Amino acid sequence: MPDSPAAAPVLVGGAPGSFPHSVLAERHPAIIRQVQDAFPYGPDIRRALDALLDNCTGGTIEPLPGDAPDLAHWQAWGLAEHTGRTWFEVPWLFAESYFYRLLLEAVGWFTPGPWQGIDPFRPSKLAELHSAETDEELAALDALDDLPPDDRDRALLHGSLWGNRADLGFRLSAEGGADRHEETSAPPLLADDSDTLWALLPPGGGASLCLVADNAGRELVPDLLLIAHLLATGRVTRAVLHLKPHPYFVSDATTADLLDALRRLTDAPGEAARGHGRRLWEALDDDTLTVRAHPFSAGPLPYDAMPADLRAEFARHTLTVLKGDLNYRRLVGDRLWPPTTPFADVTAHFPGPVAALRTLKSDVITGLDARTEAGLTAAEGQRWRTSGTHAVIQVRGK
Ligand SMILES: O=P(O)(O)OC[C@@]1(O)O[C@H](CO)[C@@H](O)[C@@H]1O
Repeated sequence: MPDSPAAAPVLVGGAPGSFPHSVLAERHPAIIRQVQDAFPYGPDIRRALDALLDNCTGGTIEPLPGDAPDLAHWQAWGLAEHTGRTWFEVPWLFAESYFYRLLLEAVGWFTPGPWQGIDPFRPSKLAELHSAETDEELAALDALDDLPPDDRDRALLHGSLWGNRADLGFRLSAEGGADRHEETSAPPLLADDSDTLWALLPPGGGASLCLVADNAGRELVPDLLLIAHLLATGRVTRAVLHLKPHPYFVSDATTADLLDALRRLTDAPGEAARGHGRRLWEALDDDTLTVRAHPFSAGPLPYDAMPADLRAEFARHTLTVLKGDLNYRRLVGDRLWPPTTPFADVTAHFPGPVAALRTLKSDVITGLDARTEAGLTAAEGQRWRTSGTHAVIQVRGK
């Protein structure tokens, strides 16, 4: 049984030359330096960041302070079991999540005082949100009004999908990969179950949608436009948007980022974007659109380990859409599956219909057909897995 779910190893960052290793050994130190350059923190925070810089490459996993507000969560998520091991020995997902948790500790995010609640990634998020590219994308929305309904649906779905390519952490070490279009024998979209997605959300069907967001800025804006469009066309009557409870993976969206994105929409160049912004504002006000920030959303475990309350919540929706690479990793278990492993098998644990809208930025992939995989590998070696130039729309409808 070559595609048996039990056969795939969990990703760990131990092998030099591997993508997970480069994230731990190169990307994390680069992120600390970026944060140090972004704020005039003063000596105490600067020292704490220097200590994390030393620890995250050469040290071992250390416990959280005894008064950390989320200590109980991290204990439940296996912190004690990993304490004392190197960052390169523990599951990659754990190492990355805990790195961001310790980064927030170092900059005083959780500590009562002047730096509490100051997002270390906010300057880069705002720069992206207010870029000329975002203006162009928002102005271009007006032209969608002239398209037939199916084409408009498709344009907004693809806007949300490809918005995932704009990921600030990824750009730090992607050799320009996220903005580069590679010529390969395979189309950019490697799997496309969008027919199943639309069938789950027929106009007038009273569907309830849960969208688990990924990045702020140029990803969250098209995610919001998709939600606004689905509400406006009656494909969805209620929507829930899951955000992160605190800054995470550099560009992941928090409630503060949602508010920035909404203001960007209501002040946008282009009538269509402004209209969507106003309607989203009203939908939040009257609870047609609800926002959630569950602690598990910034936790270090795959979704098959989600707590009962979150499981019950996802089960209530007609469809849950998970955005981005990290949510995909958490959905299918952060394992190195054979790429032809059926998506439906590895997502069978998820409570209810689930869709992944994801550009490929890590080694994890499932649900490809053998010809697609062979074509990609012949053209690019294994680069297609991490270059951010390919995407999937994968849906398990039942
Ligand atoms: O979830 P996102 O924003 O699409 O991607 C997150 C990401 O950039 O971070 C990880 C490396 O740190 C990779 O799994 C992935 O490429």
